[in-house]
Amino acid sequence: MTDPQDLSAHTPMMRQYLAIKAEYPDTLLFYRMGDFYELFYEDAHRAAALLDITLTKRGQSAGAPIPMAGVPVHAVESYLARLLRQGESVAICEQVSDPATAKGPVERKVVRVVTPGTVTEEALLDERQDNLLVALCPAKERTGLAVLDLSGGRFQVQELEGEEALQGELERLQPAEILLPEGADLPGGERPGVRHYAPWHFEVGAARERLTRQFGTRDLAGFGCESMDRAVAAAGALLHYVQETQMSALPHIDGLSVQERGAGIILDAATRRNLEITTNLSGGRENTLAAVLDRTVTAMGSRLLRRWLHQPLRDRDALRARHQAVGELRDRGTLEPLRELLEGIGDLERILARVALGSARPRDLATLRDSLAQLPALQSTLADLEAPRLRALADQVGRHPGVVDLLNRAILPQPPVLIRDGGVMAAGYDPELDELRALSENADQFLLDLEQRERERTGIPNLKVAYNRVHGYYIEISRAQAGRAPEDYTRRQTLKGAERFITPELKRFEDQVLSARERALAREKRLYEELLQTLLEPLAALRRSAEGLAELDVLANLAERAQALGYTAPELDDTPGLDIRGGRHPVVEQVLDDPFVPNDLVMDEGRRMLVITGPNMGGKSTYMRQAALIVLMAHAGGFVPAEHARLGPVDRIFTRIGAADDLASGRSTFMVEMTEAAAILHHASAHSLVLMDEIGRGTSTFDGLSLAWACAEHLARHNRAFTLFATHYFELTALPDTLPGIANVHIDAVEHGERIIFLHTLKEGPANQSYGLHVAALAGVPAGVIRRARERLAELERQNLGDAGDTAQLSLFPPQAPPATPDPACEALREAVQGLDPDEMTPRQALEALYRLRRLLDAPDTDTP
Ligand SMILES: Nc1ncnc2c1ncn2[C@@H]1O[C@H](COP(=O)(O)OP(=O)(O)OP(=O)(O)O)[C@@H](O)[C@H]1O
Repeated sequence: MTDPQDLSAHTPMMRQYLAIKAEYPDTLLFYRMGDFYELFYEDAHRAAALLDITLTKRGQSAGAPIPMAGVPVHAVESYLARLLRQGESVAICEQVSDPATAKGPVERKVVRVVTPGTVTEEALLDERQDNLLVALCPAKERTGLAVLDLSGGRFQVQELEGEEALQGELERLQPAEILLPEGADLPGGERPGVRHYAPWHFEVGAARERLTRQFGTRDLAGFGCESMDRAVAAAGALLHYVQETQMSALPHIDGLSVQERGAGIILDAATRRNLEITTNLSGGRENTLAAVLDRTVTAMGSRLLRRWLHQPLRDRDALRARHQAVGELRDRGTLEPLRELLEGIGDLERILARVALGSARPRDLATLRDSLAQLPALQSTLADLEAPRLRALADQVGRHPGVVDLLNRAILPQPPVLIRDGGVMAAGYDPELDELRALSENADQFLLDLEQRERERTGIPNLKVAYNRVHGYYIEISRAQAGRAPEDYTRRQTLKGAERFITPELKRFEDQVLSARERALAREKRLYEELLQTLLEPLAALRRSAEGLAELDVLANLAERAQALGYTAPELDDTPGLDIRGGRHPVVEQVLDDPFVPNDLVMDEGRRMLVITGPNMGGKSTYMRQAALIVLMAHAGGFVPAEHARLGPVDRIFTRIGAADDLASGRSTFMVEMTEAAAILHHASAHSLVLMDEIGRGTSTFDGLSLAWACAEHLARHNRAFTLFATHYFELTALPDTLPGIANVHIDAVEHGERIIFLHTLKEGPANQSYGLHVAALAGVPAGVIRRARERLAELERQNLGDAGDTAQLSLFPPQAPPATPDPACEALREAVQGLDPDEMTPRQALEALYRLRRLLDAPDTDTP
């Protein structure tokens, strides 16, 4: 058997394949063969599994069959989309020489590498979601992070301290692809789309040079990241990767910005998930904040809104400017006409990125032209508006008459998708093209004339002049008349009932027409490329215009939502605390069949923590999340679902809500709960908003209650954060008696016979019942079990009353001395064990002692040693 590593043993084509494949070891290689892209060897196995396509064999090479899988060229995009979604990259290898003239295998070359984080093709992108590439440069204390939105031209860097901060950013960005130096692990476990890249690409000196060369600057000082070595290293590696995969210039990547973590309200990864901002807890997009708030009419606007929601600002002035703009748009009757005009605007941001990359298609340019043509009308709609932010945006959007005029002259009203077959450039744009086109278009008349003349000359009335792809132009005469063909007719083809001829005149004409067609197509392609080049000049201004349009769309959208859903403008001031009157949960109120019950939330210096009790299903979680969502919406620039909301400064929002096993990282429910709690206790400040939902319920009652108590105390004493603390441990309602700044509230419900009616209203003071059994009955727990539980509850309550006094709820600790009072059984047991001296005991005595201890456990009061 031949060694498969030995290239010389392979067929010439396989030698070519293996040589190209060696340059793309981690990337699937789509090797063009006629109408198919084919994959061989290991790639074939992988593609067959990932795409569920047939794995076959293609002859032999080096003495062994070649495993092969293939996809048709015309359907390649749908296969690429599926591979990208699974985090795979694909190198597209095309035939670059003409198969007809090639000796040996046709020359082939990789013309582009499609990777999840760098795709820009319209068909391969989700239009409502940013597609991001992230590079991480981990170091001991700080991790450098660079992120690029290639189809939007946004390039940002930051340095993050600690794993929690990094996780939070990754959760926000949801990158399609992550680059890491070889040997480094991704914190939080592997995920699709992670690519290890040679460590020298992350070398800071080289990175600096690569970046300054790209931006055409002397250094990076202007971007504010001169001293951020980790971030610069990550950005350099990222740029190198993009240059390598795109194989084209990147004129729209003309700078980067530094992301300051403290500039926005910080949300950690768990909080982003728990608040269901853009993704719900089951991973879908329904019933999320974005689903309720997104009625944007442009794809750019939709993506920007998502960015805003994930990046609430702290800059009060910027926020007030947004609120003012939203208010004016809502109140001035401009909303509808403005939104109608915006509807006619295409995805300019991505189109302009494709212009920059030289891959824009004719339809892209037509959309660009038609969108820009709306701008004058848009400007007049905006003309009367006064909000400073709207005025600034109107300026930023501009009109771009020059570009509209150029595109009007250059491109046909409805060009085909691709430039490949021509028919894109408009008549009158280029005289040479017009002339070449006239040559081929006049052909029809020439042929009619020729036919007429030949009929007369030969006297054959059914003589025809026609064309087919294989034989070109010909004169056809029926078999019966063929003998009458003149001397200058040369036979081209014999059919059953007819003969086909060519004449020198027709041949001359054919050469002229065919070459005119070819020349016209070549000319058209050249003109198209030149047009793309010309558009690079106004590119930066056009990109700013697109950005402005996206923001207008988002503000108009927020105004529309405010109007449709009855939201009000939040008031932001510097007095610590929250004062929300008639607040609602933006998502729950939409999905509920019954009317939503609005509730107030008042927190200030003297009321920093609310202990929330009430029945299961009463609405505690809803109440807490609505507080966080109202804060978030206000700081994204929108109006809020409340009658009135005054919000003091907020630096972070923390949530410890729900309990989902983090199976991916092998952590139990309780472990996840405690990790999140630990992060809150370490990082929450006096300006943070903390939601704690049933902390401690993942472990035994005693542990849970003690932990819940201690966490609440710590938050109230040390963090002094604004905290909503929902709990089933009724003992915690004693907290306000022990510490200042804590108040009890409860969600009301009434018992009606055997049933419970949830009122969902928030009241001051602790709840007086837990209603757990009612809710269990509602949930369909069998009546016998509920009965037994009721009996058992009564017994426990009796015992408990005997021990601890007057609380109606089963109490584990006497209220005043919470975690300290131990179980009497434990106490007795401890004393008994302390009294034993194992060295002095015979085996029999030891056994007796053991029995005594066992009895003690069963009845501590009756058997004291
Ligand atoms: N303010 C409200 N107005 C109307 N319905 C509400 C309100 N708040 C909650 N609900 C309804 O009650 C249901 C339960 O709410 P939620 O999950 O917040 O209760 P909970 O007290 O946290 O329950 P548990 O303790 O079991 O987690 C919600 O799904 C919603 O249908």
